[in-house]
Amino acid sequence: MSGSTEKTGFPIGSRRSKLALVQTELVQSSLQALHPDLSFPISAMQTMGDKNQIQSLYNMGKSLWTKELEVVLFEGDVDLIVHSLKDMPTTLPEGARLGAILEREDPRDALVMRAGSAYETLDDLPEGAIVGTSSVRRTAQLKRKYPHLQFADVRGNVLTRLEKLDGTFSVPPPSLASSSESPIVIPEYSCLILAAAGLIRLGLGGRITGYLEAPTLLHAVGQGALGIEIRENDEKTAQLLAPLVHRPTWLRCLAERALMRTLEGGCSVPIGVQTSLSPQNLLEMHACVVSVDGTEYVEAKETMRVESDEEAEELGKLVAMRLVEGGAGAVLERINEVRERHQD
Ligand SMILES: NCc1[nH]cc(CCC(=O)O)c1CC(=O)O
Repeated sequence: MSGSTEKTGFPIGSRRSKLALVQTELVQSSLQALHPDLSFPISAMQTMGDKNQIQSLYNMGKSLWTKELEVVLFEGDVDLIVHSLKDMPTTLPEGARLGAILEREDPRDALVMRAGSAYETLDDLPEGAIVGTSSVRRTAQLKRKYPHLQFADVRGNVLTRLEKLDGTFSVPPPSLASSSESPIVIPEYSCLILAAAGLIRLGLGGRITGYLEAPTLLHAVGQGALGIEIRENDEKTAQLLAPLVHRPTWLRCLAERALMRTLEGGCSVPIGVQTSLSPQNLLEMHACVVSVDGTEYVEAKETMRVESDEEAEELGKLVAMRLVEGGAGAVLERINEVRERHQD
């Protein structure tokens, strides 16, 4: 190109939810501090996943959260997309890559009791109490330990879910609801299970009643980390992002994503994981696969010395192999059959 002016604007694509915007603003301000002469305007979009609140999340691929944003990335309207890494498919479309993974927030799942509740832990809840979560991973693992509790879907973004929990979520008055439809019934949730990271980033850490972790509940692959997607060949943006990469988080998350990719190719199935990286580069991974009803459970734990991306991915593949040896293949196959039957 003959133009003498170098590109100075690097638009960032984001989903439109409050959490997505908070996370995108975090990346924006870090980039702005690193590169004061450049600008990073935010371009927010509603995605299919945000619009489709009806179909069970269980049956939808993860690309629902990312596809529309990838279109604008490939068209050059934005140069980077900020995602919750957890919502990114483990295999990105051709022409896209992970440009950075930022330092992880607390990756654990959190218990949030209804406001004013006298209960403090899941163990305190009486028989039949309703736990709100739409995640099969959470439901399957918790059913195993708490067979006397009920699990009910709760949809919407984090703020909407909290309103549904506390009973302040407003439903349309009968005059607006179509008469042919049955009335909307909102279950009386005793508590929710949400990612701690989302609550903390929204400034709602105060709502966390307790944290759940192994052996009760292993978190989702990539939970708590932000992933930045860029065009495969965009070296310029990759360079701008390089200082944001948090190496320990990067290695842990590459391992977690390799685990998931090896086991099933990217959809939301009940795979739980927990990783830690020691200062001596010993990467430990604990992972599980659970049947949807919580009755079948396979787990594995491995540690490897990890210096490179490839070695981190090797650990993920090794743990996946151990899980399959332990019978995870059959559990996942049955889950996939159910999903196909439900998909239309
Ligand atoms: N699928 C929704 C989603 N995607 C990312 C987060 C929270 C932030 C994170 O895990 O990084 C959440 C909400 C939740 O699971 O409670």
